[in-house]
Amino acid sequence: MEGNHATTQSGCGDPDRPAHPGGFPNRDAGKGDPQPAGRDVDFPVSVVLPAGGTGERTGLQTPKQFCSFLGRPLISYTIQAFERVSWIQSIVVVVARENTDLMADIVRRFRHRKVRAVPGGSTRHRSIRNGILALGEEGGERPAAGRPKVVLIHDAVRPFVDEDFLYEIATAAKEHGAAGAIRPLVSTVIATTPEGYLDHSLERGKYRASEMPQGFTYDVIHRAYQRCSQSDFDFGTECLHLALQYCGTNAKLIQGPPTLWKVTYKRDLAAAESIIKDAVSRSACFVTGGSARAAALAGALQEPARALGTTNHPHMAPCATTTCLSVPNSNKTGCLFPAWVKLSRRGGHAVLSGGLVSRVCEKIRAAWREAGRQSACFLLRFQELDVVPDLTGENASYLLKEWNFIQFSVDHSRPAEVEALLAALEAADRAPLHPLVVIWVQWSDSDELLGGRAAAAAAAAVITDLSSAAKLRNILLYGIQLHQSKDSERWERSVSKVAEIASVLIRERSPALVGQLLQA
Ligand SMILES: Nc1ccn([C@@H]2O[C@H](COP(=O)(O)OP(=O)(O)OP(=O)(O)O)[C@@H](O)[C@H]2O)c(=O)n1
Ligand SMILES: O=P(O)(O)OC[C@@H](O)[C@@H](O)[C@@H](O)CO
Repeated sequence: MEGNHATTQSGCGDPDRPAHPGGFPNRDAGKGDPQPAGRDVDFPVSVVLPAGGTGERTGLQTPKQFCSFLGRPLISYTIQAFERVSWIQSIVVVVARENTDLMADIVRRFRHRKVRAVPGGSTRHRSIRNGILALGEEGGERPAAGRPKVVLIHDAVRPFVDEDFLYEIATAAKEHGAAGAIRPLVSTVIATTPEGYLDHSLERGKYRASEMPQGFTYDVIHRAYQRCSQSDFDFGTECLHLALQYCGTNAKLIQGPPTLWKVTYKRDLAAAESIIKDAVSRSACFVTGGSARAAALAGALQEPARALGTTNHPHMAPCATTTCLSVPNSNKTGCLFPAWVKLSRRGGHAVLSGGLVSRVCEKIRAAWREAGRQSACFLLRFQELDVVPDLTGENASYLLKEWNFIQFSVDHSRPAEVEALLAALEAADRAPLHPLVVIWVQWSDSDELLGGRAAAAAAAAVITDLSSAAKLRNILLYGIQLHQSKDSERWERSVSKVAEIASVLIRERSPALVGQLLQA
């Protein structure tokens, strides 16, 4: 997590280009969310994101909404969570005047659309009021025409909000005039005497914590802010109360998921960073270059992944998602294994020839589902490792949805394959939204480094040059050298090391290791 300062990022592509909602990334990032079936929102909905605070409780100089994770400010994740929702028509972000330029830079760098910034106020209620008034002016000469039917209000420092819950709040607000998210209380609420003693405690079961998002019909929330008092503006913390107090509107309360929590203290920033890092570490695309050796490595990687998965690595776990398959020498495990796949057994593992791997995975994925997931096979998600021979044809879709790539090369002196991958990723133009990871696995078939020190120096120079250029485009290039040892135990250890190194590089995205050639 870094403090965010207004910087412009050159080479971030055409700012008018439709932004890939990189948002709170997942494997499908890069595609606008089509309105899910059965979710019919036939009324205009707009959003107000209060972001005008200073974040004093974090103890940091940078207001928490502008603290960055993986090079992207927290507020950008929240905006993306709303931009991905097709039935939301506009977003007003309310920021302190001194942060207006910073917010404009964030909108540009991360290609936010639907969003505009308005000045905040001295308190949260004043900031929200400014946002509501701004929505009322969207219609220009015909203000009423531009007004939304429903306004969602959501703290900009609550980035983990999903469309399903937004839909519940928006539709409940339209029906009832107001709706709000609630969560069970974790601590008991007590009242104190002026002398600091216990006066009384509330029966915790009868109370709930009021969270965000909240929703209101435009008329209700607009009227509430017209009628509320200066004391409300100065000390109030609850919009639902204003709707009840000044409009007689009883908000519908809906229990939300535990992900609605607000970033308040410094520890919350660390928690948010960990969740965001997890989200970009869940998957990787292993590009074999059509090499059978690479397919063998991909297939062999699932053993160490199994080990990592059982040690509860946050982003590796056994799962039903078919990715790689290990068929030990004798098929004792009664593996669910389609008879049509021709296997050649070598080195204790079934080796699937290069081009077959992805088709095999698809078939096994289908068979796995049909069999109701009953199998002795251990089908592991090596971060949902997808194994493809190249990134052409239908495999090119990975360029628009994957954040991590492992390029296998047999001859490290010829960087053409990894250069082609870097060029394709640059053309896909998603890196400004999230740092992409490319791990170049250089395979050599000798226990001794091929060609000795001179070759080692040459290999190091190649990756240093490539990684420097890639870093300018927010692509983090790392290298792993893998020696195919004839000693099977040594080979097993090397493969385990590749799995471990790749997992750490993908999860941590450390700038310090960019351009390094690590030895597996
Ligand atoms: N004058 C203010 C104060 C707060 N907020 C926003 O309201 C949300 C929730 O408020 P809070 O968590 O209290 O944020 P801060 O006021 O920044 O935090 P602190 O009280 O620690 O200073 C935040 O997104 C914050 O930016 C705002 O828009 N205008
Ligand atoms: O008091 P804070 O500014 O930290 O929080 C503001 C809101 O998030 C908080 O009042 C919720 O309970 C919603 O009403």
